[in-house]
Amino acid sequence: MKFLNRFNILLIFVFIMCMYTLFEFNIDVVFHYIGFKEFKKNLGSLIPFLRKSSSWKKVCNMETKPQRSIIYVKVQKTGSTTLRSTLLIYGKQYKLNICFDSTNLWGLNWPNAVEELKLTKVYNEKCDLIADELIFDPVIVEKLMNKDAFVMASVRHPVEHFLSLYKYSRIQSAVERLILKNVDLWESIRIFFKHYQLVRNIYTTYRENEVRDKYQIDLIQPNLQTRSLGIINGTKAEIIDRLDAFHFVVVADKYDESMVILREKLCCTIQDVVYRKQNVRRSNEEAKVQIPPDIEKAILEFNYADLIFYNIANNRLREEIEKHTYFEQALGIFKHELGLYESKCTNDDVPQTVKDSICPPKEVAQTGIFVENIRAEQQNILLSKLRDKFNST
Ligand SMILES: Nc1ncnc2c1ncn2[C@@H]1O[C@H](COP(=O)(O)OS(=O)(=O)O)[C@@H](OP(=O)(O)O)[C@H]1O
Repeated sequence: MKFLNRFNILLIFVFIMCMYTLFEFNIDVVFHYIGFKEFKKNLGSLIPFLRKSSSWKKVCNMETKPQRSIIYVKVQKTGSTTLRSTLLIYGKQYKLNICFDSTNLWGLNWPNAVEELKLTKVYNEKCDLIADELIFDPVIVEKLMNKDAFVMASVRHPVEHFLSLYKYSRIQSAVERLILKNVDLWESIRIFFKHYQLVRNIYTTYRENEVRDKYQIDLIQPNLQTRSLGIINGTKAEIIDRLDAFHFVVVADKYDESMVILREKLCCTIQDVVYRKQNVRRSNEEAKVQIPPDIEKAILEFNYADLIFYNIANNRLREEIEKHTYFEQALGIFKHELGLYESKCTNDDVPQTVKDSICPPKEVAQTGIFVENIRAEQQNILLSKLRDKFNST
């Protein structure tokens, strides 16, 4: 007991204080991410040096309430099905007023301008969440969204984006319909760029029973990503100007990194932004295949405005990551949570009803059904709201 004299106790106390000062942030991060905010608050009132640290505020301003009004401009082929599912689960969880675009052209709504009358909403009531394929116009934020809406979009490298879209839109089979013979992927892309208008016209030769292909003509346009943002000329100045209307742009090839930053911007929990990768069509082997340089060049020229947009959004994300003092830790914790979420979605002990409401299916054929179920639920809510309004007038 000689060891526990007053001096040694003081030394131990100073040592603990130093350790806390050194690892202060990590403790905060851990408490926040594992959802022990309340526990920490109570502990903080008992132990003064565990009070909310200022360093935490730099990462997520805890004085700010979680964001409950979001508009996501769903940009085709940028991981947008995955992101939309995450946002819809978030919307359901916090009972947000979700407004869906009710025009459903075989899931190919792009490039329709958003119209109030085509949204599932009560006249004169604002939306808390829109996450559909729409051409963005800042006016709709003012007009349709509840106040202080968080405006976001997603972007993908133009080459990856083009190849994903090319496969989805079955342009290769349109090319083959034109030239009356089968060619490989790269040759078909060369013919596509050389005879762009003829290939577009091929879509008008599809008959009604092939209608899904007919609508795909609208996807075969240059700069699809910037067009979704409502960018017309695609100059750098115009892109920067439009990007100023956005609070955040998710970069598909840095999806996890984007989710870490997004979580902090929305000030929500990590469980609110975990995801299951959906709508994957290209296999890993296909993704690793070397793209012929002439094709890469042609794709980038075809999508020059999208390349500018991608570079700016990517740089902005990089800057956010760089100014984040504890990014690696936050990313590690996020990935850990992703694993927990995935095992919950695949665990036989978790009731199917729970899985159906929080786990979007990974299979391409099932991805639409998940959204349709949420849409149907929201339509029922809307219907009863409309009837209540009718009965009260
Ligand atoms: N989390 C995440 N991170 C990165 N990439 C992802 C993610 N989720 C989906 N994907 C890839 O995005 C492609 C599908 O995009 P969308 O869902 O936007 O397509 S769609 O417009 O709704 O049809 C599709 O690309 P391809 O497989 O190359 O076609 C998916 O693999």
